[in-house]
Amino acid sequence: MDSSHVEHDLVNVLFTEAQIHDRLGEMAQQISADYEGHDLLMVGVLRGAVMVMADLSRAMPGHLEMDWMAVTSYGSGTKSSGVVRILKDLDTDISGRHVLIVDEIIDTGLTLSWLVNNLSSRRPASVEIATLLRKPEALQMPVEPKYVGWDIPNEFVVGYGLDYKERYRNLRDIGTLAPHVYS
Ligand SMILES: O=P(O)(O)OC[C@H]1O[C@H](OP(=O)(O)OP(=O)(O)O)[C@H](O)[C@@H]1O
Ligand SMILES: Nc1nc2[nH]cnc2c(=O)[nH]1
Repeated sequence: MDSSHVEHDLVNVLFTEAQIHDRLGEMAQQISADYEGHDLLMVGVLRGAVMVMADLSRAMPGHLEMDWMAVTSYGSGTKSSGVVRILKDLDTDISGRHVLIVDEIIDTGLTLSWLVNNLSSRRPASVEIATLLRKPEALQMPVEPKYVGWDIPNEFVVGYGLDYKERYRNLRDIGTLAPHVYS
């Protein structure tokens, strides 16, 4: 592999492709058991959740539906701007539906606390959250995901959907970036 490959910018791998695959499989089993006998609508939060949605949903054996929302609380860098806006709303009427929000990371909790409030006002039967990663030390808003892959330290991570300036989403592993990337 030459140095233009994105893997070379990772200084520390937190989770490998295989670990992510296994953990999502466990989460899928738990979610499938919990929603057995119910129609499930999985709502992915663009753009970062694309990989999690693809792999989590395919690990689930039963029927489910997918829809997508795009919201923004970040600029192009690494800090939350504190304001959430809807860039793309759901195409589905969720009243009476069991909704599972699928995201790849809860950091300050701003995005998902806002989203849970927003979706709850549409009278769904239930709203829960599945997130691959959570940073407990960074949490500023009350968010209680029912399904969490891993808790991680308060560090900026990339890969598997997570970007830095729109790059690194295509990394198969999740890790932290080498300092030279930021300078
Ligand atoms: O808990 P918070 O501090 O609100 O951060 C979490 C949010 O940040 C990420 O999205 P991001 O805004 O980076 O957009 P993207 O999915 O398009 O990369 C992630 O998908 C969450 O939605
Ligand atoms: N790429 C990336 N996006 C985030 N959004 C909120 N936290 C993070 C993070 O640690 N990494």
